[in-house]
Amino acid sequence: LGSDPEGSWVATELPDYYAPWMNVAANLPHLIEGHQLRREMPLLSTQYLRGHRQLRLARLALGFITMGYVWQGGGRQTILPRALAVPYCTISELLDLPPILVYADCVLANWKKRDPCGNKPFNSAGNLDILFSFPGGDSNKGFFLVSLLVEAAAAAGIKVPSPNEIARGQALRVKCVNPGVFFRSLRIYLSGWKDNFLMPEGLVYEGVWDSPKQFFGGSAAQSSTLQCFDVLLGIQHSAAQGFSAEYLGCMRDYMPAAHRAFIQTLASGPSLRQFVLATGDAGLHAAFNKCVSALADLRSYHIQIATKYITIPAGRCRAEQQQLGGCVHKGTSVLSERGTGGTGFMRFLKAIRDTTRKAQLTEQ
Ligand SMILES: N#Cc1ccc(NC(=O)NCc2cnc3scc(C#CC4CC4)n23)cc1
Repeated sequence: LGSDPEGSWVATELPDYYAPWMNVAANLPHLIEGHQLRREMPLLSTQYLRGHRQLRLARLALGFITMGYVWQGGGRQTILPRALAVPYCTISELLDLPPILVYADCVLANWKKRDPCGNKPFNSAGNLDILFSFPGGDSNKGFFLVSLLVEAAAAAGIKVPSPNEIARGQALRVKCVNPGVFFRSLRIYLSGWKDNFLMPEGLVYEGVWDSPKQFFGGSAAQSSTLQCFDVLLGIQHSAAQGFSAEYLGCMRDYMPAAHRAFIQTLASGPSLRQFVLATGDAGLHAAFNKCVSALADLRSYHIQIATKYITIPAGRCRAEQQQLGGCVHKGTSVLSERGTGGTGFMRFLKAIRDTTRKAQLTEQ
């Protein structure tokens, strides 16, 4: 278990019985690039998994293997073999999460401290590493760890940060993620099989369900932290173009059950917004608007990132393929189906940012 002063946050090991899962997940880039990720895998029982953390780690390993198996080599497998499907769906049901890789897997559970016994803070530069990767080298580490460090910094906003935590937040080192690698590799492996023209029926989970099932791919909209802030500040996203408000609501089913319940509790509790308005206190009013403004800035930054990592590489990809006279290869991921050059995904991000901006309390 990843040991740390606050107790072990994540499991980093499973009982040896699960070595077949852990070995395949740990060697995924090599197995995919060597076309060696095959159906053969022993059907293991989930009965030897102990506790929430081991269930999350097992789900993380099976999630990476599932995405790697489905999207290996640029193609797609539409049937998930029972040796993966049965344990993956069993564990997913126990955790009340869908049987597809989600943000809470590849960001929140996919890390370990390089120096587990030391007292270096959680996010001290260079002390973190990821557990599993897709093809794409260090861009995996940059992408997943930057997202994790954003979560760690934002978490301080949900509980009263100590001065030390604020100081630590500055240690957030932005790691390099290659836009081309992100667009051509990482993004593909995070793709889902709902609203995806490459898998119009969805995925058959062999030995679990008779018919194929559809699930959304990974997205930052699955970050419970971000949705917490929206709810806390009373920011309600209407049916934004390209995505519906239901998409954001649906993403709560892709969050850990405890996070989902916390957001629901915030949403059904007294309105902070109404409280601040009722006090008529100028200082509170200004502080509330400062929070709304910071969230809008984060949304704007996300748009800049999506432009750099999806819109621009997608434009280059289209130009290259048109030069080659080939058909334009549309992205396969939820990120790309709506994130390819001003399409629904960008409109969605802009609508979300604009709704956030409008949530400022107007002058009294
Ligand atoms: N499953 C899953 C899962 C889904 C999303 C995330 N995180 C995330 O999008 N963070 C933003 C980010 C931080 N650094 C970098 S480089 C490229 C990006 C990007 C992007 C999208 C296109 C907007 N980013 C993590 C896991």
